[in-house]
Amino acid sequence: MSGADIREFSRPMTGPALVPLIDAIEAGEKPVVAAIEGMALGGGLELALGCHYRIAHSKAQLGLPEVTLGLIPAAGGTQRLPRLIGFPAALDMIITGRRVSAGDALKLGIVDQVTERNAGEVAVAFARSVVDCPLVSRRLSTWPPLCPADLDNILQMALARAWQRGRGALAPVACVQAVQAARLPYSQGMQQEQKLMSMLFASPQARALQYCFFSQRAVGKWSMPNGACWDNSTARPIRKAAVIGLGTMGRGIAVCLVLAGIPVIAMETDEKQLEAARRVVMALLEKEVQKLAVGLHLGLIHFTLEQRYLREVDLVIEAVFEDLALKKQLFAELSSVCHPDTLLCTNTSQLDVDQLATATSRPDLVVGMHFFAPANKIKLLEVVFTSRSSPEAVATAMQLGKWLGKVSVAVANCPGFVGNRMLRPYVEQAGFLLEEGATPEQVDSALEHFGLAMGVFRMSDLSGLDVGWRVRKAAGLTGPGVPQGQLLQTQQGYRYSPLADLICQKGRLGQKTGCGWYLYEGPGGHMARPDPWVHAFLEEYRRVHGLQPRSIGQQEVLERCLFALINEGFRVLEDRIVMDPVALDVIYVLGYGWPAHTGGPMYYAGEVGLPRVLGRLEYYQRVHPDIPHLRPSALLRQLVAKGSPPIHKWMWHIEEGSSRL
Ligand SMILES: CC/C=C\CC(=O)SCCNC(=O)CCNC(=O)[C@H](O)C(C)(C)COP(=O)(O)OP(=O)(O)OC[C@H]1O[C@@H](n2cnc3c(N)ncnc32)[C@H](O)[C@@H]1OP(=O)(O)O
Repeated sequence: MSGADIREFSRPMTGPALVPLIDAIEAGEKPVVAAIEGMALGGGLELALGCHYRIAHSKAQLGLPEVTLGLIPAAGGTQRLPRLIGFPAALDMIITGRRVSAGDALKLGIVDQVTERNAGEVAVAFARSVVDCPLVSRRLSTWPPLCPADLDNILQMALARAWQRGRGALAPVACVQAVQAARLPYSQGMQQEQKLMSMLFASPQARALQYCFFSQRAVGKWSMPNGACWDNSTARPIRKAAVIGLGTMGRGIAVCLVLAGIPVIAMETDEKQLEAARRVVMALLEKEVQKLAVGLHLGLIHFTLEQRYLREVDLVIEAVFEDLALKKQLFAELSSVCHPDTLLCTNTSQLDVDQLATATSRPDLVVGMHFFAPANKIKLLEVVFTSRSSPEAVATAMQLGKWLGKVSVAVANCPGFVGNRMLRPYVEQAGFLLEEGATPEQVDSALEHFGLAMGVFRMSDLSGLDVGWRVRKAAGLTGPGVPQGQLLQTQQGYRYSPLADLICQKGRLGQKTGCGWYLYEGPGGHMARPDPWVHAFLEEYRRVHGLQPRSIGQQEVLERCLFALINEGFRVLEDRIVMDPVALDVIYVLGYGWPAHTGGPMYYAGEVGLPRVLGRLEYYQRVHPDIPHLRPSALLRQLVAKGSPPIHKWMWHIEEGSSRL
């Protein structure tokens, strides 16, 4: 039982109340044995905890995932589980919402027996064997709480962790508070559980998280502007794949494929790089084997320098250096080396997939598979289709993403695809705010206080300032041959901030060099500290350009950065790069650390109010007429004019024929 029907949460609950039902089962004189076959999640597990015994099939999974929906377990789970398995293990399961295997549930004491047979039949036999046993010791609500001596410390640490990791989410904190009440008599603890659930149930955060739950499933029902979609396109089987280019991304992708049980040809052109990759990939796989306690056939991966092994693969993912000429040359070679039906995929994060398709004799079999670093951890996959990508190729890449445990989002090819395209105005505004008087830590603090996993400057230092620098050079925005503006920098007629370029020219590339926008303990360091050199550099830059610094508040930082990103999201919809705004929210929550408890950028815009987003963009555009990204998009204006329809109706208001595809 996967728990309550989440769709019911947006309307009055029907059916018998769960709590008295579970209490009645527990109080009954007849032994009740729970048989857990597949999933016992949320209310499903709480129901099982009210039973006197629990039998689970070896493949069953158990958990209390309510926190992922902005809720807490509210059918006694926060009171019975700590009594059964102790506070530390109960806190971990309830705060994280993670599922445990039947084997782990047995070790924890959640279930009494695990079977390879039909759990129902075993449960019946078990019930017969205990029919004369007293039940008094099997009623968890009557158990005294197992309070360890350091329970106060355990709870304080759990609360601190919930605040810190939750980044503003209420539910994790409420989970700790509910479990904390398990040290009280059961009836009092239940009152606290119900009080906390009442506070959360109708909260905006719970609605936003439940929106995220359904959005991440909705994107699996993908469609393309030409009418191809998930239920009229057939994916091909992938019996063997290849990864070409075994840098950080290639290694992560290879690990994903092996963990999914797909044989992999891992190819490099450089012997040393190949050996280094072999060591890293095998170490990562060994670690996964231990963590997942799964049998993994490490022989699934074959490392090689030879292209001849590519003849037998169904799909290639290239992850070579981010250079268009190099990738085009490789795609041309693959056209002749690989079987004519082999799909050719690119992991590029920025480059034009159409140009790569043109370099091959099979443009219909070329799609982007944009993984996010670290590829074996981040759940998001952007599947980028060109105007010539066949529906079968898109369906195959989307299906492969699902097999790899990713949430795949189908997006049309355009500069930056979706995530990085929306990121550009966000990063641009942050640079302008530095010119106008802010420091990197002031901007990052505002963004992280909002709930983003990492502020824009800490994120740039982590990924390396040279990544963006290379992109700007390729776009002709900077570089030795590009004339620099005298006053406020302008490029291609619009305001342009050269600050990041100047920082790079000083060799300050971020964590990898020990300094960037912040100072670190050394090259490769992670502890970002405000850098007096950066402050002096900004002061000198403003003086040279005659910029009068001003105090910039958190609200302006958020509006300038987030609304510019949201505005670009509306332009992505206008261009029909995706066919549903939920795709943008899924991309940002899963791939860019956007706080899930706000739903994602587009959902958040609806919560803030589209008229307010429009009004603030109009204000900032009046103040900064030389920044096109602040000009409100036509769709945003259209939606406000139509009375701000709900997000699932936005695409109805896009002018027909406005698609760029
Ligand atoms: C007063 C509150 C009382 C009790 C509290 C609760 O019980 S809260 C709910 C707790 N349960 C969950 O959070 C489980 C949510 N579901 C999942 O984690 C996964 O669906 C699951 C069960 C692990 C299965 O995963 P799988 O990848 O196999 O399927 P998928 O997630 O794609 O789901 C398939 C379709 O089922 C829909 N769905 C799944 N669970 C629920 C649910 N609890 N309520 C409503 N709908 C659910 C899901 O949306 C998919 O629908 P589709 O139309 O096919 O996209």
